[in-house]
Amino acid sequence: MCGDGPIWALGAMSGTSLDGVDCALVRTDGHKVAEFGESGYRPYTEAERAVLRRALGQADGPDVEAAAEVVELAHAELLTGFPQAELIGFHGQTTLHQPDRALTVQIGNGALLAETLERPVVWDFRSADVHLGGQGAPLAPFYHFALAKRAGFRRPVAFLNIGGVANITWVDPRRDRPEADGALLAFDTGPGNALIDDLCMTRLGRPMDADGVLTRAGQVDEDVLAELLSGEAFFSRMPPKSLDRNDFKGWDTAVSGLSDADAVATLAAGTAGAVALALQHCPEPPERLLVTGGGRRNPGLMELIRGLAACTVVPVEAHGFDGDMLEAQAFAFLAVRVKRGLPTSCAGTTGVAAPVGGGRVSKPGRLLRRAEG
Ligand SMILES: Nc1ncnc2c1ncn2[C@@H]1O[C@H](COP(=O)(O)OP(=O)(O)OP(=O)(O)O)[C@@H](O)[C@H]1O
Ligand SMILES: CC(=O)N[C@H]1[C@@H]2OC[C@@H](O2)[C@@H](O)[C@@H]1O[C@H](C)C(=O)O
Repeated sequence: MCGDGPIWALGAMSGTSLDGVDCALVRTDGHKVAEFGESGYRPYTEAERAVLRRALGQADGPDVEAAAEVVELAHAELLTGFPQAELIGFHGQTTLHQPDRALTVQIGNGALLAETLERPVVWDFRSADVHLGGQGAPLAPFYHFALAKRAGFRRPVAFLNIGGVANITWVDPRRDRPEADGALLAFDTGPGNALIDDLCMTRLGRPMDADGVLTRAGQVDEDVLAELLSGEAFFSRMPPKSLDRNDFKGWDTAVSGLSDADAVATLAAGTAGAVALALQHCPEPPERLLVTGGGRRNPGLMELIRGLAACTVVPVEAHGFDGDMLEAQAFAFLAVRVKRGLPTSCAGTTGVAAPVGGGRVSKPGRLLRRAEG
C-alpha cells in the first residue's frame, strides 16, 4: 500500500448488542469516501453469545480469554471472504468501558488476525484516547463528518446510532476538517436496544422486539418513564461522555412490575427520551436526524423519537447510506486514517485535549520474520 490515494479497506465491528460481526468494504483515502463496497455479517450462535455475555464487565481472566477466542474465530471466518481488502480495521468486542479509570477493553487479538488473514490489521482504536484523558468513544463521528460532506449537506445535521447503546454525532459540514473547532459534537445518549433485548430474552426467550411489535402494542408508563429519565445524572452532564453497555441496568428493575409490552414500550420511550435530552446539548438544532443502527428497524421506537425531536427524523437510507453497515464502514475509514497518521478523535468527539490518532497497526509475517531472524 503506497501513496495517499484511496484504497479498499475492510472494517469489522462486533457491537454491544452481541448479535454478530458486521464487515464492510470502503474505498477511501481517510478523508473522503470514494466508494462503498460489499459487506458481510456473521451472527454469533446462542452458545457463542453466552460466552461473550460471561465476559461482559471484565478486563481479563478465563471468561475474557474464552470470549476473545470466539471473537477471533468469528472474524477470521467472515473476513477471509474479502480478499480484495488491502487493510483491515478490527474493532473487536467491548467487554468493559470505564474511561474515568483510563480503561477500555476491546477483546480479540489484531496481531493474530493479521497473521491469519495475511493483511495488515489496525486495532485497539480506543486505548490511546482514554490514556490521554478522552472518553475513547464514540469514534464513528470522523466518519459521520465524511458522510455529511459526501451527502452535500450545507447546514448542521446529526447522526443517531441506535445499537445496544445509542450515540449521537452533531456535524457542521461547513467546516473543512473533522478536528476543526466546532465541526463535531458527539457523545453517547443513553441506552439503545440493549435493555429491550435483555428483557425480551429474559421474559420471552426472544433476542429482540422484532419490528417493534411490543413497543407499539404497549402503553408507556409515564410515572416509570419520568423516574427513568430523572434518576440519571448522566443526561445533564455536559458532553463529550460515553457509556458502558450495562450502565443503565437499573432500568430493568424500574419496569419489572409492568406487563411485557408495557415494559418494552416504557424502555423504548426511555431510549427516545434520552435522545431528546441529547438534542438539547447540540450547539444548534440539526436540520435533520439521520438514524442508523438496528434501532431504526423498530417502527415504534422511530415514532417515539419523531414525536420528541424538533427536526425531520429519517433512516440513513434516505441519503443513500447503509444503516446496518455504517459502523463497520467507520472502522474501515478509521483504519486508513490510523495507517496514514491522521487523527481519529478530538475534543468535540471524546473530550480528549488534542486530536489523537488511536489504533495499533499489526503487519502479517512478523512471526515468520522473527523465526528467520
Ligand atoms: N427488525 C428489528 N426490529 C427491532 N429491533 C431490531 C431489528 N433489527 C435489529 N434490531 C435491534 O438492533 C440491534 C442490533 O443493532 P446494531 O447491530 O446496530 O447494534 P450493535 O452494533 O451491536 O451495537 P452498538 O452500536 O451499541 O455497538 C438488535 O439487537 C435489536 O435490538
Ligand atoms: C466503548 C464502546 O465500545 N462503545 C460503543 C458502544 O456502542 C455504541 C456506543 O457505545 C459508542 O460509543 C461505541 O461504538 C461506536 C461504534 C463508536 O465508537 O462510534
